[in-house]
Amino acid sequence: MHTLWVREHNRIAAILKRLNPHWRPNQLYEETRRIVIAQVQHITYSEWLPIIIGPSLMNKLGINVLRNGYRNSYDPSVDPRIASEFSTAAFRFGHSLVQGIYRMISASGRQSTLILRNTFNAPGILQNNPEYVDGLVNALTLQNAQTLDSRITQELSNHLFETPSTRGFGMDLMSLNIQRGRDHAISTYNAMREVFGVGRARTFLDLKNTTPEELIIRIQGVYRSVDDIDLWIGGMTETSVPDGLLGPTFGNIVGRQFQVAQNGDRFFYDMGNQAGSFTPGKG
Ligand code: HEM
Repeated sequence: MHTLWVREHNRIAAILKRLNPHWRPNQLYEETRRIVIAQVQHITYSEWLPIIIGPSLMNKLGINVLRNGYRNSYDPSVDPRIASEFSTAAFRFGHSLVQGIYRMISASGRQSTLILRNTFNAPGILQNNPEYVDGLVNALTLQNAQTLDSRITQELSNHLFETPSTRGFGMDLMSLNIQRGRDHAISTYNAMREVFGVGRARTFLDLKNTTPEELIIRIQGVYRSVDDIDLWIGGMTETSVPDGLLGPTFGNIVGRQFQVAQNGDRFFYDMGNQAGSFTPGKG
């Protein structure tokens, strides 16, 4: 992804340089950077977030993309910092989407297969194969992500950071996520249910409004109390909301983070009345 955006940066910089031959390198860089940030923000809020948390939650949070005009929601008292519950649990939902095997198609049409475990700590693959980035981007665009559910590919649950010297064994990202949540002493799943109005569960059965019964039984098999459920586990076992991929608890944690990221950022690309706001001609 980083390579993709560096290439986009260079594409825009070339256009701006043609239009503004008098600009110094620093101005060219800063103006290009601002446009690329706007592109990332626009794609994130207009195409990606609606799929992840659903348009109705976005509406409720007031973070849907405007069809025209400016957003005037900048509030200097908003704290845009990342919540631990977001980084250490909710936003890791992406681990369930990761594919284990990629069908690479290079720019010249050459096909090959990439197995995720072979890529860990192996930057040489990229260095030695000029077709690698294009092949991977094609794979990622042509191939579906895995379903968002309570499972993740074995490449991440058994073979994470595997190298030839570890002889077929790697780490388990699910366990790392659980352990990291405990290291950071983040809120429990039940506490987060209460915060976001999903309803504090008094018994395991109370999870029925969000979680399939067969998963409740499995959860009950490993936790003594409903108050012990790790946020990562509780969030990943919730059923998706009708118009999004995440369940209500993770959806709200993710939605709220993107809400403060927008309202706490006076440079957000469609924020109006700010010194750096885009003019209509640029927007
Ligand atoms: C091949 C794909 C991926 C691999 C190998 C991977 C691996 C990892 C690893 C090893 C960690 C650190 C775990 C720890 O020790 O706590 C991590 C953290 C994290 N991952 Fe992933 N991940 C992948 C894809 C994703 C995706 C698709 C998302 C979200 C859409 C995601 C979101 C996160 C987040 C939010 C963190 C915590 C970052 C932080 O707090 O600094 N990851 N990932």
